[in-house]
Amino acid sequence: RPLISQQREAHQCFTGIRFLYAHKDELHSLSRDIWSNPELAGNEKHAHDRLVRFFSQDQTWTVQSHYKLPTAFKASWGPVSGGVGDPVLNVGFLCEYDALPGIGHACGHNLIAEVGAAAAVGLKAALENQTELPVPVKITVLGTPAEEELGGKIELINAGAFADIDLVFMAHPAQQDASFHPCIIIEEMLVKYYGKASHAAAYPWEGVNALDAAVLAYSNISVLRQQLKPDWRIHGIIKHGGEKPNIIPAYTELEFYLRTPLLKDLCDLKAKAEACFRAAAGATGCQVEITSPTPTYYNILPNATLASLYESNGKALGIHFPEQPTSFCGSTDFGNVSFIVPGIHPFFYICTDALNHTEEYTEAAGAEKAQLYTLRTAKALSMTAVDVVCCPDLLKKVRDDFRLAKLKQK
Ligand SMILES: NCCCC[C@H](NC(=O)CCCN)C(=O)O
Repeated sequence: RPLISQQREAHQCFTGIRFLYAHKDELHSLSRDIWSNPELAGNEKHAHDRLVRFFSQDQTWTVQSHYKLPTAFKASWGPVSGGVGDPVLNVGFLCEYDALPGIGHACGHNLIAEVGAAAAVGLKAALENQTELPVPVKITVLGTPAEEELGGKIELINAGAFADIDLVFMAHPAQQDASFHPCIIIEEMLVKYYGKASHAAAYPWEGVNALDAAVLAYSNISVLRQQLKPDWRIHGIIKHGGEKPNIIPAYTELEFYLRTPLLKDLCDLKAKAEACFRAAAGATGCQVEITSPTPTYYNILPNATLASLYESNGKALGIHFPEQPTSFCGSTDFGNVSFIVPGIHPFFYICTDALNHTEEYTEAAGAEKAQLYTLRTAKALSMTAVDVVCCPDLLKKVRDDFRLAKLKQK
């Protein structure tokens, strides 16, 4: 790129970073408030209202509360600059804010909300007053509820919320920084066994024991696990196991998560798991019902250009990226977004060795010391967005990577 445009970008990045530094307390209070009021998937009323207030206080944002879903929102700014009639480049940032049952913000989604909001206001600070951007730029923040359950982003995709977004950014707390780490496909299976109640001491021979079916199913899956590929996962719980020891359980319910890196492997795993569940029904004489109550979350598609820009910007801010990240990964509904819009979902360290989905991680996600890392991540995302909006060649490369990554999946 010509030196003059590099200097201009550096200046814009600096303006965005200075803005975030000046607003760090307000941004921390945003995530701390969400952390102090943990809400389960689909019920994030407090977080929704808090984020809507955050954007509404600056009247240059157009804010839509309850956007397409009861606890989703949309905040948009712009377009600015570019030529009259040029197609607008709409840069999206995503905020998640749901918590886990019993352990609060043990996955740090309060920090995802902060990163998304901070990166968006940082980019706005960098772009406002710009008159010479190569294309008109708009910023859209989507509040995407229910990542831990239900798949809020998938519902938003189906409702058309991503239709006009060109690029999408978010980041997730983890044990290490990584510009990309594969998140795998997940499908949920709900298994219900129907038996027949009876007095467990007086007439056990009259009963059909649905708990026995659940226990056999759990054991069948544990045996199956020995023969699965190393990167496949299947794990579950017994959600309902009966009412009282002296009543032969007439109904039990299990919930299992099935995960594989590739869609075709998921079909194999589903068939094997289903055989385990049906065998348990056959052995006990129960009826079985198997459903997939939520949509499948896809793997995340990589975007090499965005990842490399994010790493250069992150390194300039002091982020260390291990050569071979071994960090946590699970599954995310961002995977489905990555198939329709080019984007990145880096992971970031939050100054703890604790693991996600533990009480220790909940503690860390609310701590002051996570802030340096959270805001640094937001700055790296803003800078990456500045790079792409200022340089049409980079935008083209990002789009080419997106198309290539999709082709490789076929
Ligand atoms: N319907 C179940 C979805 C579980 C999603 C959950 N997500 C996370 O932990 C965030 C990980 C980000 N990659 C999971 O168990 O993977």
